[in-house]
Amino acid sequence: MDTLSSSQIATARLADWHLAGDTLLARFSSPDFATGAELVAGIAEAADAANHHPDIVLRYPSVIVTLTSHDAGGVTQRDVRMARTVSDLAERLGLTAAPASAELDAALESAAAEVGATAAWLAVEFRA
Ligand SMILES: C[C@H](O)[C@H](O)[C@H]1CNC2=NC(N)=NC(=O)C2=N1
Repeated sequence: MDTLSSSQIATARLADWHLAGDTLLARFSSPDFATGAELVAGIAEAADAANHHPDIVLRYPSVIVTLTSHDAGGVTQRDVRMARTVSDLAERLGLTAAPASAELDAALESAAAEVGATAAWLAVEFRA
């Protein structure tokens, strides 16, 4: 499956998600650790069903999810579909995503270039 351009990804209008390099990133706030773990469990089930697996960091009080297609070396429609699934699961659990902002996107982009997409949000938070 071919990788998508940044404009194709923008067209997908994934409100909860940020593009950093070749990866989609999202951070969902959770009221408690168990609810965050519920989101992780739901994502794991959906990922196995789709045979398309994100990286996930479960913290208190947030869940960080990153998506890229390893076999294609970038973001594909599989990642867009899984991103929508993850956002739906989070919404059902009442979890909200970090809002998109040019400033945050730039910070995530530079952090991802330095430490990789999965650690990027941690790097941004520890710097704050
Ligand atoms: C063998 C198995 O189908 C592949 O390794 C699948 C599993 N899950 C995957 N997940 C992701 N994110 N990218 C892949 O290329 C991928 N490939």
